[in-house]
Amino acid sequence: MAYERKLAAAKKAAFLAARLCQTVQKSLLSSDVRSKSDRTPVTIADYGSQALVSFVLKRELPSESFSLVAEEDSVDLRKDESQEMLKRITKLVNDSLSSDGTYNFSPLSEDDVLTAIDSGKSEGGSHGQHWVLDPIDGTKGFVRGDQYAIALALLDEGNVILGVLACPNLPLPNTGQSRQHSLQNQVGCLFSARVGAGTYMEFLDGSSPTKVNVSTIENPAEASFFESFEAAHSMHDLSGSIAKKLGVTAPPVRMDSQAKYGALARGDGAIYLRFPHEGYREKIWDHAAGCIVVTEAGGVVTDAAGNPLDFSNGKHLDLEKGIIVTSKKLMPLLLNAVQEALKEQS
Ligand SMILES: Nc1ncnc2c1ncn2[C@@H]1O[C@H](COP(=O)(O)OS(=O)(=O)O)[C@@H](OP(=O)(O)O)[C@H]1O
Ligand SMILES: [Mg+2]
Ligand SMILES: [Mg+2]
Ligand SMILES: [Mg+2]
Repeated sequence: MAYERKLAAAKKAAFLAARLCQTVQKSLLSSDVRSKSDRTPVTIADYGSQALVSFVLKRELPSESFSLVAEEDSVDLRKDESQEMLKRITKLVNDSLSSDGTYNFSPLSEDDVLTAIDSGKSEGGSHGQHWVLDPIDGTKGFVRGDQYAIALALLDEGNVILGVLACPNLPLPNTGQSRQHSLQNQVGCLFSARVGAGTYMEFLDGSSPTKVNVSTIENPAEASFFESFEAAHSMHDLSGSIAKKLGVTAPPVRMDSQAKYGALARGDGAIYLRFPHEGYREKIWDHAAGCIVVTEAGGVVTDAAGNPLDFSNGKHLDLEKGIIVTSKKLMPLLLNAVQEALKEQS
């Protein structure tokens, strides 16, 4: 079936990258974290995850032309002071591939790893197919020991046609399946979605995928809503006033990364509000996988004016004000509340 093989490759890549990130998060050293020129953090796991995903996609889909739009590049890693860090990343990638055992490969050199990272330099756009990768979304959450996600999607002619979100710290839902597996209180979920085929969730430690759907609540007062953990990433006062208009009484659920999209896709909460501060331009890798995971689970993702997100314009998303996510049922009410709140704010 269309795109099935590509989805399987994306899942394999995200599984391996999630394992690498889990290993690093357990014993993260301060020397493993650097600050980029935009003053956001990057770690050995961001680089390792990007190199690994690039390696796995090429191995799994050898006969296909390969275009990858990814967050990280190798510029800082090529500097003299980064050579120790590069060695650590190279070892991480080789160890991940060896312990998986699927591939016959000669160990990657440091140059191979730099090349793999730089294969994510594509600009995307409205023609052809492009993989879109955030090797660790929510790096601040990753460093804090909280939520983060490996987010991988595929664009075809500018549309997101499949997506995978690995969320290594997201608790398993308290459902029959987790009880059966005696997995209560455990963490690690992977969401996958293909256009027209629904959204599935499985556990990173192994389980069969089960179909998930967004919340069916009809009264917004009963909804709980997600927003960024970091106040610098989203205006918490604005989302608070929107929630008040909807009669929401539950406190906001603040979570890093696209794990918010995954949690919403399985009905943990009904609304996700994201309003970056003036001047910030959203990147496609921060939303592509999350967007299809939610829409295939029956949700809607738009900007604050109600327009669908447009992934066909290169690395950036050009949108009105912010991003709002909820069920089809609640979207008209949410959109009204958002527009009223924005009018009052201006
Ligand atoms: N100033 C500002 N405003 C809005 N968004 C920003 C900003 N700076 C960074 N980012 C991007 O936010 C990505 C993480 O989003 P989150 O929703 O996880 O944020 S939060 O950590 O929960 O606050 C984060 O993704 P990663 O860099 O992959 O972690 C950034 O791309
Ligand atoms: Mg980043
Ligand atoms: Mg990100
Ligand atoms: Mg990232």
